[in-house]
Amino acid sequence: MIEFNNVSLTYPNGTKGLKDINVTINKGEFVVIVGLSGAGKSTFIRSINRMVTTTDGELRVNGDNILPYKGKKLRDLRTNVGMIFQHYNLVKRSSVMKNVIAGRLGHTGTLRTLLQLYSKEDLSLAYTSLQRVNIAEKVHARADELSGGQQQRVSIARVLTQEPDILLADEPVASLDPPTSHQVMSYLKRVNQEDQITTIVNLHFIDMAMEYADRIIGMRGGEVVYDGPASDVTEKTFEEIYGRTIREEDKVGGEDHAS
Ligand SMILES: Nc1ncnc2c1ncn2[C@@H]1O[C@H](COP(=O)(O)OP(=O)(O)OP(=O)(O)O)[C@@H](O)[C@H]1O
Repeated sequence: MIEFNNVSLTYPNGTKGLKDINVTINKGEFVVIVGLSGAGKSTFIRSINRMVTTTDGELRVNGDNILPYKGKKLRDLRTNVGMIFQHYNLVKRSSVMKNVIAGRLGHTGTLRTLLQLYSKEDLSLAYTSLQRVNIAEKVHARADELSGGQQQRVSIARVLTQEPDILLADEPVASLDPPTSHQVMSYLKRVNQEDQITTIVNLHFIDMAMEYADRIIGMRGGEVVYDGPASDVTEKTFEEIYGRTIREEDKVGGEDHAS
């Protein structure tokens, strides 16, 4: 469970990234965060694994206030909270297997990691994770030989190998074409349902948000301006979240635009 209690974040230059957020996200939910550029979506997501540190209020992950975390506690948090990025963040010159087994870093001792002494169980988990996103045949390929969609699937396999409770995805499909975006979102949704991993995704496109989310949180100017089931959301809701009328380019994630 993730609990934001009166959470705010002011960046060192005075910009308010988050303003008095009160949100609880329960285990196993699939939440999509929407809002225009600069609304605070990345700041919200990145506060949960302390890539940014909130400046007011209390932020609890599985009951524990994470704001004072340092050292081992912080490393354990980041093992428990996996992250997927827009640009995949793979080590490009390394093999797919090396990238995916890196998901075990938080579980394996430093010396074993340095010597690359992974257990049979870890290697098997990495391979099974690749199979789950249907890319095991690329296990020996170099990461930079893969397409964007394939690289994002490898990054999902890396997170699965990490065995987290929570998965954060910051614009995971922003660099992909619509059909590939749907494929990546479908894998995220399947993993969420099969493993009950709480999943929080930032998305730009309305159609995509409505298709995959259980719950939509709308942000504007660092505030949560909408929070409800995806089934209740209409185009009008998006207009309220965005504070303007919907444009064609806000919707381009849909199948209609696949060709
Ligand atoms: N490191 C930083 N220092 C100062 N201001 C920042 C920093 N990072 C983000 N901001 C500001 O905080 C606000 C929220 O940014 P954030 O990146 O969370 O928005 P976003 O909704 O994810 O937008 P985008 O989709 O463009 O990334 C914006 O005004 C942004 O300019």
